[in-house]
Amino acid sequence: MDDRIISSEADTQDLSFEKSLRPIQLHEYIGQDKIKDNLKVFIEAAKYREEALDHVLLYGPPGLGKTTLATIIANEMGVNIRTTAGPAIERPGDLAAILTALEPGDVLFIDEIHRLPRAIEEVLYPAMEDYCLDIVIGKGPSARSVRLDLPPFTLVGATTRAGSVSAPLRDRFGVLSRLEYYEVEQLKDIVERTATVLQIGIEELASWEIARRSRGTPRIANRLLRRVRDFAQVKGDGMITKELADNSLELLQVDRLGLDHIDHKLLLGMIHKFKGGPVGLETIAATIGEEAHTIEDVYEPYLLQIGFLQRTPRGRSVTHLVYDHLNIKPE
Ligand SMILES: Nc1ncnc2c1ncn2[C@@H]1O[C@H](COP(=O)(O)OP(=O)(O)OP(=O)(O)O)[C@@H](O)[C@H]1O
Ligand SMILES: [Mg+2]
Repeated sequence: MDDRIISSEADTQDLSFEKSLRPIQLHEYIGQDKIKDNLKVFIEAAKYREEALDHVLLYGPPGLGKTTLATIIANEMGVNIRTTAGPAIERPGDLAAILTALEPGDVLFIDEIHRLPRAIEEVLYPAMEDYCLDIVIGKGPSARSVRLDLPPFTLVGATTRAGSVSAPLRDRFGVLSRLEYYEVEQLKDIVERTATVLQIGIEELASWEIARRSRGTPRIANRLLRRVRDFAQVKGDGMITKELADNSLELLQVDRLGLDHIDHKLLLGMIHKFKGGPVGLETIAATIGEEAHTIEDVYEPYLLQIGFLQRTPRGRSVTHLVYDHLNIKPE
């Protein structure tokens, strides 16, 4: 599933590109206006008071710009960012080493924060609340607890699964921001910005076409642009025209709405085998040979977002939009 061109998860090629494509400042970050407006105020106020910014939790599907926003926050605050991830912190000592190395005001970015071990979370609570660490030194009867002061810092946490972040941890964030899927118009701006950064020539209509097929996700928009550029360089003169974009996206098997063969298989399976549903997730999974959680985390969110699937207590159903899109008559 990871080699799907429309997967919203990053592959290794994306990661090397994404670094060079990341906007540095808030005004370069396209869309998510509500989040940006709020952050602007909080950042300005924190700077005015010469304090660390309140802790920020960013949540939303993969590829919508959480990591990017974390680095922008640090840039706008004029501080360093230290990056780690939930599964990488195994022992309280790992976290203590990171926290004690921070400079006042720094941003500590913990990606996949829902995967922090519980014991680590508990060390994090006093660190977030009072900028201090309680650590136990020694073992058995001679063990004693020592309190270490920390510099004021900002924790920026990111997660694709807000529901899996424990309530006590969630409550300790002052700012909770949910990233939304992007509008086609914003994705078009992102495609054009990336084309400028990578010095790719592209017609405006071609940018729209890529944007429409990007599933609301900047990462996918950037990836489609790169693949289409390959076609432009090999089959054309390097310029991405509307026609070239259409043809290459067709060859890449990404349809007008960004659906690929797996989406089609899933939707057609539901229509032909279950009259469009409702049908349970496990049953759908067995029918198309995928894991239920993969469908739930990877395939389904966008199909729900565009109104192709509906979740009911008795399972998933396809909507009339699917019949129109696939040109099938409802039975
Ligand atoms: N608002 C935006 N404006 C311009 N480019 C963006 C925006 N959001 C994301 N991007 C681009 O999309 C790519 C993916 O963004 P990013 O890595 O921040 O996503 P993410 O939410 O952290 O994903 P994951 O959940 O997989 O970690 C980056 O190359 C980034 O430059
Ligand atoms: Mg990220």
